[in-house]
Amino acid sequence: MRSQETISDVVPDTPLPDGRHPVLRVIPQPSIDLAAAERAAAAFLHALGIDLDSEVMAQTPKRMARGFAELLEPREFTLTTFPNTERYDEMVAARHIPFVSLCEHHMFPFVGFATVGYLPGDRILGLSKLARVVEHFARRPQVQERFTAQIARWLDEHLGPRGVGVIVDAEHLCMTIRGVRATGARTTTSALLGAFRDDPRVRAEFLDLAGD
Ligand SMILES: Nc1nc2c(ncn2[C@@H]2O[C@H](COP(=O)(O)OP(=O)(O)OP(=O)(O)O)[C@@H](O)[C@H]2O)c(=O)[nH]1
Ligand SMILES: [Zn+2]
Repeated sequence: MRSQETISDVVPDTPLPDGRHPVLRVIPQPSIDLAAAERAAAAFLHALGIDLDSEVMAQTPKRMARGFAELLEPREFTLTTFPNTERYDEMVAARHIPFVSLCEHHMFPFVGFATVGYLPGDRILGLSKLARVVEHFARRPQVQERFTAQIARWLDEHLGPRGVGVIVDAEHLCMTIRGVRATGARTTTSALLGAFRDDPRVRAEFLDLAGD
C-alpha cells in the first residue's frame, strides 16, 4: 500500500516567532515496488490480449511500471522562506505552472496549468517553491478539486501569507479521449483563502491575472 503522506522534516534552524520554520524539508515516502508493478503490467497486457513476444514489446511492462512510478513519485524539496524586509505587500503569483497528474477514477493523466498566488505577510517564498508544491500534490492519484485545495491549504499553513489563491485549468484524458470523448474540454477549479476569498479587489486581481 502506497503512503500518500508527506513527511516534513525541519533542517536545524531557529523557529520563527509564529512557530513556522524558514527551511522545511519535504520528504515524500512513496512505496513503489517496481518489480511487482512490472509483473502486474505484463499480466494486465496479457489480459487485454496483447502479445508481448516481440523484441520491442518484451520491455513494455518494464517501461509501463517505470512510467507510472515517475508520475507517482514526488521529488524531495525544501520550502525556503525569507524575511519580507521590503514589506512587499502586493500579490506574488506564478502563472502557467505545468503539471501532470493521474485521475484517481481511471488512472488516466490529467494535464494542465496552475496559477498560484499569495499576499506576503512576514515572509516571502523562493519563487520556484510555488511550482514545487504544485508538483508535489500532482504526483499521486488525484481529483482536480482536492489537488487545487491541497496546494492552497499547504501554502497557507507553511508560509502564513495574508491570503493564497490557486487556479487549475486541465484536460482530463479520461473525459477527452475515451468515455464521453469531449475533445478539447477543459476543467477549471479554484481555491481562495484569506484575502483572496474576503477582499473583492484581491479576488478580482487574481482571477483576472489567471485568466490571461
Ligand atoms: N469531480 C471530478 N471528477 C473527475 C475527475 N477526474 C475524473 N472525474 C470523473 O469521475 C467520474 C467517474 O465516473 P464513473 O461513472 O464511475 O466512471 P465511468 O463509467 O468511466 O464514467 P465516464 O467517464 O462518464 O464514462 C467521471 O465522470 C469522470 O469524468 C476530477 O478530477 N474531479
Ligand atoms: Zn478519470
